[in-house]
Amino acid sequence: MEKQTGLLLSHLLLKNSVFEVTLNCSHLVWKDLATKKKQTSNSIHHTFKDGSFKCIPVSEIIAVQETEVDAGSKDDGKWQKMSLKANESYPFGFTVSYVERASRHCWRCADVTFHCPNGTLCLQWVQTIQERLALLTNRPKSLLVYINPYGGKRQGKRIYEKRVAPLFSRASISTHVIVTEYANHARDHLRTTADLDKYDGVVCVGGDGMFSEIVHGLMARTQMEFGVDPNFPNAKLMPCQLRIGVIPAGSTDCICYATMGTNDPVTSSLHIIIGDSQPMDICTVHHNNTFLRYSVSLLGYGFYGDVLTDSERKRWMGPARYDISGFKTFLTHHHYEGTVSFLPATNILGTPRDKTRCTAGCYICQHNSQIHSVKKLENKEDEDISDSGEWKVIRGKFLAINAANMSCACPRSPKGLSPAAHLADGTADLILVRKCSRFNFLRHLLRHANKDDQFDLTFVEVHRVKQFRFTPRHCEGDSELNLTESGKRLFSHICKDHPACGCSPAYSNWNCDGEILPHAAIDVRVHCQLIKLFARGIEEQPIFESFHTSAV
Ligand SMILES: CCCCCCCCCCCCC/C=C/[C@@H](O)[C@H](COP(=O)(O)O)NC(=O)CCCCCCCCCCCCCCC
Ligand SMILES: Nc1ncnc2c1ncn2[C@@H]1O[C@H](COP(=O)(O)OP(=O)(O)O)[C@@H](O)[C@H]1O
Ligand SMILES: [Ca+2]
Repeated sequence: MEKQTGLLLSHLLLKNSVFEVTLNCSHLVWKDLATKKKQTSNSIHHTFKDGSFKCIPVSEIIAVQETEVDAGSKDDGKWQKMSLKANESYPFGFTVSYVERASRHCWRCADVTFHCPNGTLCLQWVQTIQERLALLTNRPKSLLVYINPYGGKRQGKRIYEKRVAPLFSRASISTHVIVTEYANHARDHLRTTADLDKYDGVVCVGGDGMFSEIVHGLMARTQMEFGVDPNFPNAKLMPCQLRIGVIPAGSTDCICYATMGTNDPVTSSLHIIIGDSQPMDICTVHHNNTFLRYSVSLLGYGFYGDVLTDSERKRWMGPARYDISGFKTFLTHHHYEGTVSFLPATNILGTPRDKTRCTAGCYICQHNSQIHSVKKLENKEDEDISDSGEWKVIRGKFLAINAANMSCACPRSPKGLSPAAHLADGTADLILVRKCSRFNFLRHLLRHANKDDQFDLTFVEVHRVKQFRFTPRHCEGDSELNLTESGKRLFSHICKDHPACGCSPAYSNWNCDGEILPHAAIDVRVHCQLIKLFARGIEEQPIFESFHTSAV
C-alpha cells in the first residue's frame, strides 16, 4: 500500500482476483492485475464489461462500510472454495455502494466488496473514502419527506418504504416523513408550520400535483420571509433555498421525466443522495392583478383543460383516466375563441424549433439565465413590459393554447409537448393550435409520440415567450374579465348537452400542472430559476467506456 498526499493505492482482492485499487482526489479506480499485465504487454484496450477495470467518480459514491467477510457465500461450491482460500489471506473487507447507469437514463445502486489483508488497511480505506464523502457539501443530510398515499396507482407509501428509504438509510440521510392526510396538507405544513432550518431539502412522493403543492408551500414561505407580495404581477420573487426531490408516484410524472429522463424512484433517490442540483423556471398566473397559482410544467387551455376537467371525475381509475378523458375530449372536438397576447423572448439563445435539447449542464440555460440576472442587477427586468410595442396579439379560434415551461416529456410523450423547451432559461413555449379538422388534430397529437415535428403543421404555431395573456372572446370588452362561476358552468353545460348544435362552449378551463384554474382570463409571467431540484437534467448519453479511459 502506498499513501501519497491525496492518493491511496492498494492491492486488494475482488471476487477471486487481485486488483490494483486507487483512490485519488476525484475517482475510485480498480484494475485487475492479471488483465493489466496483458495490456501492457500487447497494449490491447481495456475490456470493461467483464469487470476487469472500473473508474467511478467519488461524487457518485453513495456509501462505504466495513463488511463482515464470511465463507458462507450464496454462490456455488466452486466459488465458496475459492472464497474460503482467498479469505485466509484477505480476511477483512469493505463495500462501496455507487451509482451505476442502466438503460434509458435509469440509475442503480451497485455494490463492490474489496477484501483486505489486514484490518488496519481496511479501516484506512473506509475512513479515507468517508472523509472524501464528507467533503461533498452539496449532499443533503436531513430531509423532510411528504408522501401522497393517493397519487397515481396509490403506491406512494409502498414505493417510498421499499425502494427509497433503504437507500436513504444506506447513505446515512435522516428523514422526517409525513404521509399527507388531505389535499394541500403538504403545502400548508410547508407554508406555516415546518421548521425548515432543520432540513437540507424537501422530498415529495407523488405526481406533478404533489410537486406543485411543495412548490406552492416553499414559494409562499420564501416570499413571506422576504416580504414579497406575489399579487403584484411585477414583483421580483425570491428563489427558494431548499432543493426539492421528486420521487415519482403519480399519473403523469412529467417533472421527474423531464429532469431525469425517466420516472424511476431509485434514480430519483440517487440524484437526491449525491446532491445534484437543477434550477427551474416558474410561471406566475394572475387574474386581474390577483395571484392565482404557480406553474412549473404545463398551462393548457382547451384540449388539456378539458381532459383534466373530465378526468377529475374519474380519479378512481388512476393514471388511465387521462387516456379515457383524452379520447373523449378528442371526439368532443371543442374550440374556444379568444385573444392571446405575448411578449416574445428576445436577445436569448434558442428557439422552440431547435433540434438541440435541454440536457445536463445546458449551455442555453446558463447563458440565458446570466442575461436575466444581469438585467435584474441593472433593474432593467421590466423594460420589456413598458415597451408595449413588443407585444404580439393573436386573435382566433383555438383547439388548444398550451404554455410549456419545460419540455413536459412524460411516458406518454417521451419528447414532450415542446421538445426543445428549457428547464431554466427564463422562458416558456407558447403553442397555439387553431381550429382544424379532427383528422388534422389527431395528426398533431400523434406526432407527440413519434419522431415527426408536431409544430410543422399549418394550424400550429409556437413562440418562445417571457409573458402572455389570454382573454376569452366573451370577456373581451368587459371590464370584469370573468363570468361568475355559476354562469360559466351553465353556459358550458348547455352546449355540452347539445353536441348536435355544433357550437362549442364559450369557456374551457386552464390546466395548471394538473390543477383546474377558476378563471379563463389570465396573465402569465415566467420567472427564471426560482427553485432547484435534486436532479441534473437529462444526461446526453450513457457514459461509454471511452469516458472511463480518459477519466483515469
Ligand atoms: C394518440 C396519442 C397522443 C399522445 C399525446 C400525448 C401528449 C401528452 C402530452 C402530455 C403533457 C403533460 C404535461 C404534464 C401535465 C401534468 O402536470 C398534469 C398533472 O399530472 P399528475 O396527474 O401526475 O399530477 N397532467 C395532465 O394534465 C395530464 C395530461 C395528459 C393528457 C393525456 C392526453 C392523452 C391524449 C389521448 C388522445 C387520444 C386520441 C385518440 C384518437 C383515436
Ligand atoms: N392525502 C391526500 N388525500 C387526498 N388528496 C391528496 C392527498 N395528498 C395530496 N393530495 C392531492 O392529490 C392530488 C393528486 O396528487 P398527485 O400526487 O399529483 O397524483 P396524480 O399524479 O395521480 O394526480 C394533488 O392535487 C394533491 O394536492
Ligand atoms: Ca423554461
